[in-house]
Amino acid sequence: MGDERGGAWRARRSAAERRSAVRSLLRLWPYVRPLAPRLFGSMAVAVGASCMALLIPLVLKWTVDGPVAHRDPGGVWLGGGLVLLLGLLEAGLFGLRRWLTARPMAALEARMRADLYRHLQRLPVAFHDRWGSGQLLSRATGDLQILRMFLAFPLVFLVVNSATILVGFTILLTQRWTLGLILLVPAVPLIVLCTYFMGQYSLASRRAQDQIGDLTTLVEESALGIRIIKAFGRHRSQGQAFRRAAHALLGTELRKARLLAEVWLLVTAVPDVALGVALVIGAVQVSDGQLSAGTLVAFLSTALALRWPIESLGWLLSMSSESATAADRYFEVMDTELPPDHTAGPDAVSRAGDGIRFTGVQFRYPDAPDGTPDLLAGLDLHIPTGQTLALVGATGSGKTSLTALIPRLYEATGGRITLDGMDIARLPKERLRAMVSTAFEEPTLFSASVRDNVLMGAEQAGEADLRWALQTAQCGFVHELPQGVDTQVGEQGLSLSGGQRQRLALARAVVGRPRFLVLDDPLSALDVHTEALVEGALREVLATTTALVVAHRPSTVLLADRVALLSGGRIAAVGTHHQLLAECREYRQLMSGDADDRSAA
Ligand SMILES: Nc1ncnc2c1ncn2[C@@H]1O[C@H](COP(=O)(O)OP(=O)(O)OP(=O)(O)O)[C@@H](O)[C@H]1O
Repeated sequence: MGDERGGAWRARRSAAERRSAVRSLLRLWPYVRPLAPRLFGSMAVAVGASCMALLIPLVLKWTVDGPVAHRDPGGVWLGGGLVLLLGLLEAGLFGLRRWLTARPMAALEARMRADLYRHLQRLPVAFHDRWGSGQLLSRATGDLQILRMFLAFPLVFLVVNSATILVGFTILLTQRWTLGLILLVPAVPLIVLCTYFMGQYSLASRRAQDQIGDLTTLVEESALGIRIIKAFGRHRSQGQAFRRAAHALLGTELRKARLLAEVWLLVTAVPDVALGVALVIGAVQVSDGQLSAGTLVAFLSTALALRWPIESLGWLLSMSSESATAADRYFEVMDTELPPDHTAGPDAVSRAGDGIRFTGVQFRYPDAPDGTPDLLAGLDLHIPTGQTLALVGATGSGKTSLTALIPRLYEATGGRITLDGMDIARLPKERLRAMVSTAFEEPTLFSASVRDNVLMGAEQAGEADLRWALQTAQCGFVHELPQGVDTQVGEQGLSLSGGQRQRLALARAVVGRPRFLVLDDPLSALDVHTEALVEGALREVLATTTALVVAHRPSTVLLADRVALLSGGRIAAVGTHHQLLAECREYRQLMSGDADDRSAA
């Protein structure tokens, strides 16, 4: 992925790094709110389960100081039975907690993913130009999985373990406050050190999650570009690029592991040292007769029961930090505002018969370098209803960009484009795109059947339209495919030839018999014989619609009533093919060779 492309999300990332983890996680509240009763219920159940565990030492104390001291076997059995009952209750409550959260959390993940997908679909093409696909893919998969797991497990246990620690220390202090304090005092430096480590961990986890996104982009590009890689023997350089990215990720993951190990060492070693000191002092007190053996057993059992809640804090905090990063990455996409989609206003009144009209249209790509001139600089062009206009221009003159403005894949930066008098900027996009159909230079097919790929072109189209569109685009080859029109064409239609894909894309563009048709060099991949057949059928379609056809070859130009030459961001000349050949030197140069022969004929 290019550096400029990554710049946008990296800038957002540094902003996110400054945001607090709690604030990032609180943004999940709208999604969590409907599940709040279950979530809080599961927390309460888990706190109950942990309290059962904390009651066990108290039963032990009663058993040691009572029945054991007084040699009462019945009392010992009762104590043992109580411990067993508390253990069973604890296990049952933890099972209930899992049941309460598992399904709703999976539903929450699905809802967040659906929202992200919907938003990505509505974001403009300019957004997708800027973001690496792997960055979006990793947000839609890995990050959402991290968030689900956080809500189902670390969040609950952060609350439960904090409550357990609070209750546990209260019990410890009430049993023997001096010994309790020995355990409590190290908590202060522990909290300070953990906060520092968590800050560092949060930065590392953000870096790791972004690097996963970069790596995903690389893998995706390698899979899609496998033919180029093989044809040019670029395995080694691609492999090196992959290893570099994987190595960078490995480095970040190792740093995370180091930080986690340091936190783990602190939260394990410091309480253990304190426990050792308390044990020695407690044992001395028991031998001096200042403390009962039962109280020391209960004290130590309670302290040991608190070991896991304390030790797990480091791990839970690290998962929370990763989840805060995942939330930031999710909302970076969700916060990207959609361009306004106006409803029909006074300008959207139809003036039937006006066709397609460009008035003073200006355009530059949002990421065009400063100081470069506008790609389209005050362009005027009119295609009356029912006519076909061929757009010709040198490579890079902006033909494709101009066609992308009509369905508003990009927004013009100045001027007006009207369809039958309706300003497209004031038309709801859904209505606009029902009026305009497009076939792009690079035909994209989806992993679906031929039928679905073609019918995607129009919502209302049926079987008869499908047959007609396939016939018009000379797609007879589909009937020879194993399942005819129901054959799956595979990812990006790679199982078909370039010319077959182009014809299917053309069928998709015409299937809805659109009022306005925009075709970007639609016959470039066809052989001369097939091209002649498609042209013949296409003429009939073009006669019933208003069309703009980008043309590189005279044969395509001859489909049109008139030709416009795009040069220097404006329409430099308009006329018939023969007029322009006679009058316009630039056009003659563009159409040289074959064109001269045809015009002469
Ligand atoms: N998404 C984009 N972001 C920024 N610049 C772009 C983008 N797409 C195209 N450009 C630039 O805009 C210019 C015009 O590109 P465009 O594809 O419209 O030309 P074209 O006339 O259709 O060329 P061709 O005949 O080769 O298809 C080129 O200089 C190109 O680099």
